[in-house]
Amino acid sequence: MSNPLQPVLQAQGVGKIFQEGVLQTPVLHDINFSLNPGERLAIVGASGSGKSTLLHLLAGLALPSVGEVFLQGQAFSSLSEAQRSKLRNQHLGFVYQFHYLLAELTALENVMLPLRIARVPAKLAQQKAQDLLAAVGLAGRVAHKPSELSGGERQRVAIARALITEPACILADEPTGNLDSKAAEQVLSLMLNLNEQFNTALLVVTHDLQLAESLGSKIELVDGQIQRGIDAHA
Ligand SMILES: Nc1ncnc2c1ncn2[C@@H]1O[C@H](COP(=O)(O)OP(=O)(O)OP(=O)(O)O)[C@@H](O)[C@H]1O
Repeated sequence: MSNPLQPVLQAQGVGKIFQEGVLQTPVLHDINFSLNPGERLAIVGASGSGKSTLLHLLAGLALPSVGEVFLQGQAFSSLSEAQRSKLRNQHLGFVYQFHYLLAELTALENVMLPLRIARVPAKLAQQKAQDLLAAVGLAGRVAHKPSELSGGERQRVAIARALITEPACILADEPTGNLDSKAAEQVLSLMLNLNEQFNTALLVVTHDLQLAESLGSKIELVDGQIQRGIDAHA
């Protein structure tokens, strides 16, 4: 659930310098943007431009060297690691290039898992998982294991799993990177539909400029800095 007056995710003056011994590697510099409830944003950039590092910071998996990341108005740096992880689990859903579904579980069980971990009663979790699998067009595949699904279907299960906790925002890292063009198109249009249906903000890191364009808003990272363009969000 989100407060309509507050950005879901906000980066303020974010910089990251990796330090190994005396060696300093500056990777991100003065990143500023915010993502409001239900908004969509692509982050594009060449290999090594800092996209994955930024995604880590936005998820609170690491802290910036300077600046601050806010999730639902809370500054990650003000929280303990356990509190950061609780905040992340509450408000963010993740979709990766590889689906990370558990091979021995059915589609339904995979989608239910985040709720079972959160100790939601099985019956309720099952109902929600069934509804979400129907919403991603897989009502007829609930009993299939990942090996019995196509690449596109597996990614749709992963999207359903990311949505089951009703996150305010989905962070997706090359969500169509492993798919052929037809499956990639289906997964993209599904994500756009779900973004509208559930008002879930959507932030996608990608190399794919066509995918980025279809999100309607993008920022480009060049050597760790936001390249300001006409549709820059910052
Ligand atoms: N732990 C680390 N220590 C030192 N340098 C790092 C570390 N992690 C990343 N880097 C450097 O930071 C830069 C940005 O890396 P990052 O993985 O964020 O790029 P990216 O845009 O996601 O690239 P790709 O598209 O290839 O995944 C790279 O030059 C990388 O070598």
